[in-house]
Amino acid sequence: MSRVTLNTLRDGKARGEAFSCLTAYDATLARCADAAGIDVLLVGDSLGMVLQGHTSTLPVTLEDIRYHTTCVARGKQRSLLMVDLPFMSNADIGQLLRDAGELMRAGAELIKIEGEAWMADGIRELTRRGVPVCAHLGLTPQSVHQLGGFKVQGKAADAAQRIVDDAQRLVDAGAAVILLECVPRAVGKAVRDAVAAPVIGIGAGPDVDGQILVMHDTLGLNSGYVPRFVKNFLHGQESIEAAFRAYDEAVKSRRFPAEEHCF
Ligand SMILES: Nc1nc(=O)c2c([nH]1)NC[C@@H]1CN(c3ccc(C(=O)N[C@@H](CCC(=O)O)C(=O)O)cc3)CN21
Ligand SMILES: CC(C)C(=O)C(=O)O
Ligand SMILES: [Mg+2]
Repeated sequence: MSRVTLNTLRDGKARGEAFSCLTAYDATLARCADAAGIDVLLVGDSLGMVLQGHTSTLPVTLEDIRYHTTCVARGKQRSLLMVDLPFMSNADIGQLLRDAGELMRAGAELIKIEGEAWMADGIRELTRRGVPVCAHLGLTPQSVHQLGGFKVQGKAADAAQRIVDDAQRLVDAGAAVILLECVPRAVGKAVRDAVAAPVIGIGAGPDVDGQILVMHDTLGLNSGYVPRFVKNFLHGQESIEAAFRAYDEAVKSRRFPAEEHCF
């Protein structure tokens, strides 16, 4: 089976075919998700919450992300490997370039960065140097203390328009992919329609080009509270790989997300 590249995601968008993404942090589950047909694996800084037990992603270090990237890179074959830049790797352009370079050397194929229109310069410099970037907009968990919690973003008309404008600015600066987290369904659709780049959603409704979830959430592994956009795909399946296949099929057939998973 041929490897997933940015072109695969662009073709998906052009054809109106949704692609599937999951977080992964280790070689075994990366191999399993890859075998199940998941198109993109993300070494997310959510590892600070689901692996390390923190209440936010802020304590996660570049070394933590680098280590899990090497693990996932050894396990996967076909999937595209996207990796989160941790909190404060955007302190200045030099730090951004060095940290992204370290993650690319560890096996990353696409670097995801939280940040609004002001990240345009950093995204331009990375893109010039051959590093493809995914810009993460909407609910950006590294700003949780500024946002006052993990809350839906872009509910007011001006906030929704700002997300669309920021996505356009960042794609103009070179962002190859946009990721939208926890926004009303209409904002997901507006961004998908506004930019040529593929748009991945989590809690952004069905009208985007790809879907992503935290792997643990698809296996029903939660610590009590379950966000609205989450679904347990292990339910009724006899293995973890079958659960990942069920998720992949639900995304590609656009049966997931359903109405109850949307804001
Ligand atoms: N297990 C896990 N799943 C995730 O999706 C995830 C993480 N961890 N850690 C990093 C961030 C944090 N995320 C979160 C966490 C909570 C909500 C949440 O509770 N959302 C409310 C919205 C409430 C409101 O705006 O009023 C919801 O009802 O879904 C959303 C995203 C997404 N990411
Ligand atoms: C939830 C996804 C989008 C993420 O950024 C992460 O897992 O860290
Ligand atoms: Mg993240």
